[in-house]
Amino acid sequence: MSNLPFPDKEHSVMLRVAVPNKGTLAEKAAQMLREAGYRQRTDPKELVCRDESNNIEFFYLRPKDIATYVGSGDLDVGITGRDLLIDSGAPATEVVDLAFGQATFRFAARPEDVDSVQELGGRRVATAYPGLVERHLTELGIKADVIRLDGAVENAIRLGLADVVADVVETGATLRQAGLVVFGEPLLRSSAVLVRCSAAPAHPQCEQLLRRLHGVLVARRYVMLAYDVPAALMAQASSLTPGIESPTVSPLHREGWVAVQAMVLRDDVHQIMDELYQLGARAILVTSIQACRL
Ligand SMILES: Nc1ncnc2c1ncn2[C@@H]1O[C@H](COP(=O)(O)OP(=O)(O)OP(=O)(O)O)[C@@H](O)[C@H]1O
Ligand SMILES: O=P(O)(O)OC[C@H]1O[C@H](OP(=O)(O)OP(=O)(O)O)[C@H](O)[C@@H]1O
Ligand SMILES: [Mg+2]
Repeated sequence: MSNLPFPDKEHSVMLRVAVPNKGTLAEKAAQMLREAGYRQRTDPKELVCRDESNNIEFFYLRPKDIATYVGSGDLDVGITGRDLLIDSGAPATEVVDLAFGQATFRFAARPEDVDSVQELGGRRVATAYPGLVERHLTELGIKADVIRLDGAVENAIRLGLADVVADVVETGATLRQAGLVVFGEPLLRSSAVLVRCSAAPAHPQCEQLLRRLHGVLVARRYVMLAYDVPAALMAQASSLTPGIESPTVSPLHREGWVAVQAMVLRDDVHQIMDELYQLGARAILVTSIQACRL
């Protein structure tokens, strides 16, 4: 909070957002904010970036610290990993999954040594996420010795410091190189999330940020499909491309035909185009959505 004896008017209205300054989430978070129409820093050494025209201010912080700043109410919202949010134990709440930075959080060990969660009791577990791991072990009723490290935790087994690691796994390449194998269910499926303070009321500007981020998420997941189809086949075409609300159907100069526009999931678009063509649709075109408000 401000140390001034009375609230600084500008700061009381400007939305203050925490953004990862480095690491896996940093560039993708900045990219998403750019796509949402916000100004982002141009120099990676900048710690703050003010976007006056959008009444918003971005603070570049270590992703591990972001939930702490947001939970304390010193910043209004922030982008961090779900695993980091839980690890922090800060009173911050996930508002929306931002659909990047996906990873699982898993136990791993030498398979001949430990290969099930039941064998964790009394073992030494190295991790850079002790809060998350201790909470998980408590839930399972397992007493293990959690060793807090800052990174490269896979080496802890090779060097004899630990029997088990609990870490972020994306491709699994790091574990493979260390001769370690995951066991048990993932402790967590993580991804980048927007967080806000659990206790403080939402900042009035927050709604605009959320709407814009939601617009980016939709624009990334969907494409716009346009095609011409005989009007008599419209019911079948519509069931292939129901759109989000309903497809837009316009008359065509060619008698008995209509032009259709509908949003479809990017991942499904080629299958849908094949099926539309089979049905008799022609001039089937796909375009990207750059931004949207639904
Ligand atoms: N391949 C990955 N390696 C590490 N973290 C990842 C990966 N993929 C996604 N993440 C997520 O990124 C966040 C960790 O970011 P953080 O910047 O703290 O570590 P980092 O990307 O490993 O960077 P560094 O270790 O250099 O500080 C977590 O939420 C984690 O789930
Ligand atoms: O499953 P993978 O695709 O191999 O990715 C996961 C690995 O990447 C990260 O390490 P990083 O390189 O960030 O080093 P760190 O352990 O020092 O953070 C993470 O801590 C894992 O070790
Ligand atoms: Mg790392």
